[in-house]
Amino acid sequence: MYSNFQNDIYAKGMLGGVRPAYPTEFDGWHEAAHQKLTPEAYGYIAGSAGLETTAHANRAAFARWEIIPRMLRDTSKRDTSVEILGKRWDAPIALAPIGVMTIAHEEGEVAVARGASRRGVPMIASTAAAKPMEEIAAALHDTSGNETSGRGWYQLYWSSDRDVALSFVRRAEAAGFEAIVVTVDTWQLAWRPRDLVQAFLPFLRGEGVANFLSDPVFQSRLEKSPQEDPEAAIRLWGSIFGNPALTFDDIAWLREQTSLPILVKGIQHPDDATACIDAGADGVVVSNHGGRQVDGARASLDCLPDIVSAIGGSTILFDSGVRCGADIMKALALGADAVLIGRPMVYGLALGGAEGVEHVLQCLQADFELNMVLSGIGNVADIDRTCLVRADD
Ligand SMILES: Cc1cc2nc3c(=O)[nH]c(=O)nc-3n(C[C@H](O)[C@H](O)[C@H](O)COP(=O)(O)O)c2cc1C
Ligand SMILES: CCCCCCC(=O)C(=O)O
Repeated sequence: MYSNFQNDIYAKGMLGGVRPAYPTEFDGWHEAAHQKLTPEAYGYIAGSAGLETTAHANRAAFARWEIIPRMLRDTSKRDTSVEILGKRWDAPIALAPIGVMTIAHEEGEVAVARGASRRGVPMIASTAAAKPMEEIAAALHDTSGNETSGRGWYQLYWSSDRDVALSFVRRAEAAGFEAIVVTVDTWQLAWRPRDLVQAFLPFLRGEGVANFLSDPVFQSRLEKSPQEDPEAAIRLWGSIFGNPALTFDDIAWLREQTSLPILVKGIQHPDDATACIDAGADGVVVSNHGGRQVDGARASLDCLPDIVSAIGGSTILFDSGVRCGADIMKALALGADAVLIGRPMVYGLALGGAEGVEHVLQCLQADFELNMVLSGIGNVADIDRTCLVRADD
């Protein structure tokens, strides 16, 4: 039971005088991480596009839904597990793909993988990771110590050099990643004032390009190795990173190339969701990239119900604004199969590396379970639209 964590905290405090090493909710993680991070790293992580209207809308959308707890329902047996793409997850939670995590902690994605596998939470490793995907997979699957083997998916930023994109997919298959998540909303960075004012783009100093630099197809496009001529390698990265020409036909093409499940991340319109499924995708991630791309875009939670109506039965993951157990419950009630945790995890990483990630996940798991059972629901499968009312009704 995840909620034993609550008992542990109280017991350690009351019997041993020890308080938790880190805060236990989002604002605390955010504030403490702000103190630790450089101004550039903090701006990159916390910042969003434009006036950050969409980032705020993501949170406001959660506040427009309220849970009505029901009483006197037997919740003595509880089950937080869900089945996603034929695999059982202990909780409806995975880690969102996040790039360049060495700006938050020196061990970057390797620490994230360790923290995630200790909590049994699947991790989606980003193409823009600061560590090559093979290193992340090794950390995920490392069962030394008391860690269990973790579960990983690979997030693909689809290069305009299709052979490089395909090489990433082949490497992900070989490394043991279990699904491909194609992110389609960020083939170019949006107007991000917090980064612009600090002129901060970590990729230009070689952070977040490890998957490219270590790729044999990418290397074959260079006259000299990335070690011999790092500037040329970064220039090539800049010219082929994103692919504005992608269409649904490319998803259909990818379907023919790999037997791994494919999810498309960054979907906000029901017709796009339908087109992804028609092209052979197994599901979508409803997301506006945490408000980091189109400022003024609709809150991600508000996009969810129409997409569920359009492609219900396919796998639907959700992110953008998930901060606590109640948010997880609301997204599930509106039809998501599971949620992705983004910034809360990055702040945990900044606070304490693998231990900080583990702590944040443990808090979210316990908070979710408690919220669910105290609302009178013993099983995730029973979370549905009847748990919610609109705040303005
Ligand atoms: C610092 C940072 C880096 C990100 N890098 C990636 C990435 O490499 N690939 C990707 O698909 N999404 C990336 N995202 C978006 C997340 O996967 C996710 O959609 C977003 O964080 C959800 O919003 P939230 O963190 O506000 O909940 C990034 C987000 C942040 C904050
Ligand atoms: C040049 C684009 C790199 C983007 C990678 C990280 C990301 O997705 C983000 O939101 O930042």
